[in-house]
Amino acid sequence: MIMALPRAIVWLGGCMKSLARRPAQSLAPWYSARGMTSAKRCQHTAPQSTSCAWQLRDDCFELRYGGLVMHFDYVWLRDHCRSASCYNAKTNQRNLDTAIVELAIRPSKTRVDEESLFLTWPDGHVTRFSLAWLAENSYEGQKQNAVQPRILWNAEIYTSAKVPSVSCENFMNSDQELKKFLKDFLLYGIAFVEDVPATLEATETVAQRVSLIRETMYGRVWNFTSDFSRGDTAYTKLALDRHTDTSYFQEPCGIQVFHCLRHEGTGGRTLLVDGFHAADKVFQETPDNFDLLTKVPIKHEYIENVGEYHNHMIGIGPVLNVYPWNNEVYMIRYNNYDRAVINTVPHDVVQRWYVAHRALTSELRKPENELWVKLKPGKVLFIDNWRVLHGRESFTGLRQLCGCYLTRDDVLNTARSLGLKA
Ligand SMILES: C[N+](C)(C)CCCC[C@H](N)C(=O)O
Ligand SMILES: O=C(O)CCC(=O)C(=O)O
Ligand SMILES: [Fe+2]
Repeated sequence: MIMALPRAIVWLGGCMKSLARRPAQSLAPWYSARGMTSAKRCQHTAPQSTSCAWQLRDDCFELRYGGLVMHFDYVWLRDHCRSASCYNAKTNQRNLDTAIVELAIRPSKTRVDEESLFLTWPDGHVTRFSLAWLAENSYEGQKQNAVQPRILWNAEIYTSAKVPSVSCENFMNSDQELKKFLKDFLLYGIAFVEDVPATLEATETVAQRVSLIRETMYGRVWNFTSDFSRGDTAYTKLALDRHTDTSYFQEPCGIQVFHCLRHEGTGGRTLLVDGFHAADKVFQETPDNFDLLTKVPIKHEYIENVGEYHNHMIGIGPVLNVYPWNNEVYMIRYNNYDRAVINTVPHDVVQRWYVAHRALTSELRKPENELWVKLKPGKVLFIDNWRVLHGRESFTGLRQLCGCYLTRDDVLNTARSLGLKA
C-alpha cells in the first residue's frame, strides 16, 4: 500500500537533500569530529567476491554489500556482538558491559564468507554478524530507508484522497480495520472513527483500543464546555487559531482525541492544518528559516490559578524538532497563545527567529492548507499532536466536547504490533 503512493507527495526525507547540498561543517559537530574523511587505508583487503568486499581500515571496518558502502567502528562492532554471552536474545537486551571494552580495540582475526562476518577479538572471543543484519543496522542503511512514510497534505490533497472513516464496530472488533485506521493515521496525522455512541464512556473505549490514555492536569477523559471552569481560552466560546496542545510540557502529548457530544448553536467548526507540510514548504523555500526553527529553543508555559486549580507547566524546545542524522521533522511545537518569554537567545538571533516564525506562520495560514470539519456526535477525531495543528471557529450555544490525550509510545507500539512502520 505504502509503496504504491505517488512519490511526489510522500515525505521521503526531502530534508536529506539539504545534507548533500550543505558543507559538512554545517552539520552536527559529531559528524566531522569522527574524522571520517581522513582515514588511511590498511592492507588487509579481502578477496573480491561479486556480492561483497571488505577492508580493515585504521579507523573502521569497511564493508561493501547489497549496493551499500558501510563503515563500522571497531568498538561498535564489539559492543553489538550478538553472541549468547554478550546479548540475551530472549529479552533483546545487552549483557555485555560496554565499559570494559578497550576503546582502541581491533579484531585480531577477520573472516568474511557469503553470509557472515567473523571477528576474533584479542581475548579470543568470537563475534559473528550476518551481513544482512549489518546492512540493516548500519548508518548508511538507516539513512536510506529510515524516514517515516507520510503524505503531506493541504485541504485539496486530503479531501481528494477520500480517506475512509472506520465504523466503531469494525474498529473495535477487527484488527485489520484497526490496522487500516492506524496506517491512515500515520500517513496523514488525522483519522476518524464513526458511529460511536455520544458518551464519554464510549469515547474512552475507542481511545483505549489504540493506546493508553495520558492523564494530565485536565483529567483523564475530559468533557468540557464554555464555562471558563479552567484558566484557558479553550473553555470559552472564542475562536482559537491553529496550534498544538500542551506545548508547555517537556514532552507534548502525542495524540489528541476529540468527540463533540453536543452542539446546539452556530459555528464551532474544527480547523486542521498539516504542520509538516508547512515545515516542508519553509524548508524548500527558505532553508535558513527552517534551520533556525530547528535550533532556537523556545519556552511555552501554562500558568493557571482558577478555583482549586494551581498549575505551572514549562516546556522548552525548538518549534521544529528534527532527527540530527537526516533532518527529518518529527515534532512541531506551535502555540502562539502559550509561547512564553523568549530569553534563550541574543537579540540578533531573536530578530531572525521572528522572520523564520513568520515564514512558517504564513504557510500555516494559507487558506489552501486549512481543512475545516464540523465535529458531530458519533464522529471521533484522532489528531497527531506532534504534527497536525488544530483550531476552532467561535461558536454560539451549548457545545460539549469530550476527549483525551494518548501516550504516543503506546499508539506507535500498537501500530508496530500490527506490522506497520512507526
Ligand atoms: C483539551 N483540553 C480542553 C483538555 C485542554 C485544552 C488545553 C489548552 C491549552 N491552551 C493548550 O493548547 O495546551
Ligand atoms: O473547542 C475545540 O474545538 C478545541 C479547543 C482546543 O483547542 C482544545 O481543547 O485543545
Ligand atoms: Fe487545543
